[in-house]
Amino acid sequence: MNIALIAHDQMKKELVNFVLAYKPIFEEHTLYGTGTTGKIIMEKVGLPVQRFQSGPLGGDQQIGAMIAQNDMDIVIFFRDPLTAQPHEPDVSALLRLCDVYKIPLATNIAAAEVLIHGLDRGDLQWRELIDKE
Ligand SMILES: O=C(CO)COP(=O)(O)O
Repeated sequence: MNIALIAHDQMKKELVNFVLAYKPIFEEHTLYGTGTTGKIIMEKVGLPVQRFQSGPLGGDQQIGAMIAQNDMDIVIFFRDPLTAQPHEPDVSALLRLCDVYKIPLATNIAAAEVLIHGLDRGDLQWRELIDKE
């Protein structure tokens, strides 16, 4: 499965710890990330991440484009709910596309835990039945 990993600055440490904790599951999948998040995960976790632009420079939109092409299966996006983001429209657009295409999305660590356990036990295998263009 293709998994997008994204975290706003205040949430990056939490995402790194989360990916570290579930590294044996994540390493079975293909990871994508916005620029800085992807770089930090590669450095701190040691897993390969295909990186896009940094979020404020278009990275969220690039991941949105993958969703629109049915090329993204899961989005884990640790948003910072307490800090205004200059690219809030891009963030909203990405979340909206997850809903448009019914892509499993976790925006905090509690939901991400449920999602990753579901992934591990095969709950998301229906994604493989969806026609890939
Ligand atoms: O801003 C982001 C998501 O909206 C994340 O971007 P970075 O991973 O480049 O910090």
